[in-house]
Amino acid sequence: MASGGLVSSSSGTMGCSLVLIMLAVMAFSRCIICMATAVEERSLLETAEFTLDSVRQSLTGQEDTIVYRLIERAKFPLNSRLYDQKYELVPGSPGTLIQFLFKQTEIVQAKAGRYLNPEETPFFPENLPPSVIQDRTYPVFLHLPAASVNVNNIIWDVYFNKFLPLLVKPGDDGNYAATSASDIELLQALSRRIHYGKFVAEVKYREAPHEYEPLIRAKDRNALMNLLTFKKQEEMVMRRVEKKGMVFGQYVSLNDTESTGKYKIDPSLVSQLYEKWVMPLTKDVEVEYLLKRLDGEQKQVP
Ligand SMILES: O=C(O)C(=O)C[C@]1(C(=O)O)C=C[C@@H](O)C=C1
Repeated sequence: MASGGLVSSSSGTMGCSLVLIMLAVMAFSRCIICMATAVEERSLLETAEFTLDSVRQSLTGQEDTIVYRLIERAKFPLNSRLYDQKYELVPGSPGTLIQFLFKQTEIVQAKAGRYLNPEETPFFPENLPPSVIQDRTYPVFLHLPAASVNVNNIIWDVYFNKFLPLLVKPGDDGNYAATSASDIELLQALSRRIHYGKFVAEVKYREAPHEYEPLIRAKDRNALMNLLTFKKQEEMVMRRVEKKGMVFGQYVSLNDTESTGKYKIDPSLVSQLYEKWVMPLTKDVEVEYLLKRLDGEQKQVP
C-alpha cells in the first residue's frame, strides 16, 4: 500500500477508526431492524411450537416480507430480456439469464445450508452441492415421505407468465442484475409461504387424524380440499394483505397534510395475488402433502 494508506499515518488511523465506528453503527442499526422483524418472522423451527395459531402467525409475518419484496420488484420495469430464451445473454449457457442466475444463487445458498431448513424448497433441486455448514440441525416436524412436495415449477410459471406483467411497468432499463436479484428474493418468499402449506397440513392432520385418514386412504382430493378450507380465514388474509400494500406502499412526506393517495404498488393487486395464486397453491401443497401423509406408516388394525 502507498505511504498515504490508512494504516500508515495517524490521520489514516483516525480515518480507519471512523470507518470502523460507522460500520459498527450500521451493523447495530441493521441488527435492531432485524430483531424487530424477527419477532414476527421467527421460524417456528426455533421453538417447535406448532399449532394452527402459530403456523398462521408465521404466515402473517411472511406477508410482510412478500409485500416489501413486491414493492422492491416494482421499482424496475419488466426487463423482459432476462426471461427471453432467444437472447443468449450468457454465451455457452442454454436457457434464460434468470434461470442461470437463479441456479447460481441456489448453488451458493445450498453451500450455506439454506436447503437443510425444511421451510425452504429449491427451484432447481438437481445437483445442488451439500452444505459446508455442519453444525445446524432442525427438529423433525414434517412426515418425511411427504416433505418432498415441490410446486416451484408452477410458482415459476405463474409468476413470470401471469403475475409479473401485472405488477411492473413495461420497458427495459438494462438493470438486469438488480432486477433478477429482486425476482429471486420475491420468488423465494412466495415459495416459502406456499410450501408452508406442509406445516399447516401436518398441524391439521395431527389435530384430527380420524377425519383426515379415511379421505387420505380413499385418495379423495376434493374432500380433503373441503376439509382443510376455511373461507373466513382466507377473506381475512386478503383484507390484511391489501391493507399491508397500502401501509407499506405509502409515499412518506414530512408534510403531514400532504397525501397523494397513491401507492408504490396497487394494494388490490396484493389481495389478487393471494386470492388467485398464493392461497390456492398453499392449499394444493396441503392436499399433496396429506395424500402422502400415511406413506411408510403401518395401517392401524381397528
Ligand atoms: O390458515 C389455514 O388454515 C390455511 O390452511 C392457510 C390458508 C392460506 O393459504 O392462507 C389456506 C387455506 C385455508 O382455507 C385458509 C388459509
